[in-house]
Order: sequence, then structure tokens, then C-alpha cells
Amino acid sequence: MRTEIKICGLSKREEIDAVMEAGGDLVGFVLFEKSPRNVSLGHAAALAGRTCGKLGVVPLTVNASDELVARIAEDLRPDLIQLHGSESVERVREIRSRWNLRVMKAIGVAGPKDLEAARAYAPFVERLLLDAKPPKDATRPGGNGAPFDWSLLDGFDPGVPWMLSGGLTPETVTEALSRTAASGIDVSSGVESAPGVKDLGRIRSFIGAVRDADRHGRPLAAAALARSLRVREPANPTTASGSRAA
Ligand SMILES: O=C(O)c1ccccc1N[C@@H]1O[C@H](COP(=O)(O)O)[C@@H](O)[C@H]1O
Repeated sequence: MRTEIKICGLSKREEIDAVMEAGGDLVGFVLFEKSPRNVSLGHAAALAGRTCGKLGVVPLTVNASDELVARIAEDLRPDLIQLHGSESVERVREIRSRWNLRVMKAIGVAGPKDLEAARAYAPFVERLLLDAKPPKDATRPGGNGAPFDWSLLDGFDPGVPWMLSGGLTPETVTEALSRTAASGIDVSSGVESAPGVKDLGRIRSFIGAVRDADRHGRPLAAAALARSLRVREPANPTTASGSRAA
């Protein structure tokens, strides 16, 4: 199986090139002023152009206003919008239907109740993103380089693809992939030399470690994928013309 890789908080063209060359899938642009990775929408649109459609573009927002969501939809035409604030299920549904956007909802995880909360969003999103719950005095709800207890994720199967994030690094990602069934993985701080300063070598190492894990097999993730495909398979398969298959 191929793990989906998102590298978040990019601000330079050479970072996009590094993700593309190393075999990443998604690039994230932070549209949140309190983050050291904040970029303007115009700059994000220029960087998105650099992907030439070879990487998925994911703007990250925190409780975005209608105006910002509308501008993102219009100027960026993203592959997914990452909602990393306290957006309610109703707000997620509105963003999806009113602006026709595909949504990745981030949930801060510190205990089983947070996973219950995550499940409530599952029918209305294209991805869930599980991140560490931020400390009370944090200035931002994510991008804090903090991991959480992955054993909470044992048996977590929300019925929608989900990404793991929170304090991942090139050194820890292999273990994260062996211990969880995440279909994707997201990183920001762990591929930086200082807050907001991406390190191209660490980006390459991170993506390389994920692709190595893919090559060696990820039993938990493969089993989860097989289960979800069985759920989608019709009970009485028919041919394309509608008659019962032989
Ligand atoms: O990266 C940020 O600055 C950020 C700001 C506000 C919300 C989320 C943010 N980043 C996301 O947080 C997780 C974990 O990041 P890290 O690897 O622990 O630094 C990741 O999904 C980023 O997309």
C-alpha cells in the first residue's frame, strides 16, 4: 500500500520541488497569521502553480471566515482544505456544500473522547487528520511538534481515510507507520531546522522513510484498507448492464 504523504507549512519553490522529487503527495500552505509558517493567499497560489498539478494543494485554515474560504475556493482551487480549528460538524458541512470544497478536518487527540468526536465528522469529510491536542497556553492549535499516544489509535477505523500528525520526524515516522493503520502522514516541525524554516534534507529523509516502510509492508494499514474495500463492495454484484454477474 502507498501511504499518502503531506508536507505542511511550505513557503519556497525549492521546497515544493523537493517534495515532488522525493515522492510526496500533498503540500500544505498555512493561512493563519499566528503561525511562523503563515503565507499570504497570493503567495500560496504562486506556490500551488509550481506543483504543475503533480502534488495536491492543501491550504490550512483555523476557524476561517466565509470571506477567506470563498477566496481560497476561487484563487487556489485546492484539492483539500484543512480545517484545523474548532469548526463544528455543521460548519464543515457548510464549507463542503457552499463552496464545493473537499475537506480534511483536524482533531486534537489526548484521549478516547477525542476519537469519538473525530468519528462524528467522518461522514462529512474526505479525510480526518489526527494531531496532538495543543497545550493550554499554545498560540496555535497545531504545528507544535508534539506527538500523542499512538496506542489510543488501536482499532480506530472511522470509515474514511485518515492522516496521522503531531511531532513526527524522519527518525520516528517508521515506528508510527508500523504501529498505526493511518492511510496518510502529515508533518511540519519535524522537517524544519527552526520554526518556519524547512530543511530540504529532512524533507527528503522523511519521505524516503515513509516510502521504505511502504516497500516493507504495513500490515495494520493494509488490513484496514482491505476492510474498507469490503464494506464498499456490493452484497450482490451486478454487471455494468445491471444483470447479475456469473
Ligand atoms: O504548522 C502550523 O504552524 C500550524 C498552525 C496552526 C494549525 C496547524 C498547524 N500545523 C499542522 O499541525 C500538524 C502537526 O504539525 P507538527 O508536525 O507537529 O509541527 C500538521 O498537521 C500541520 O499541518
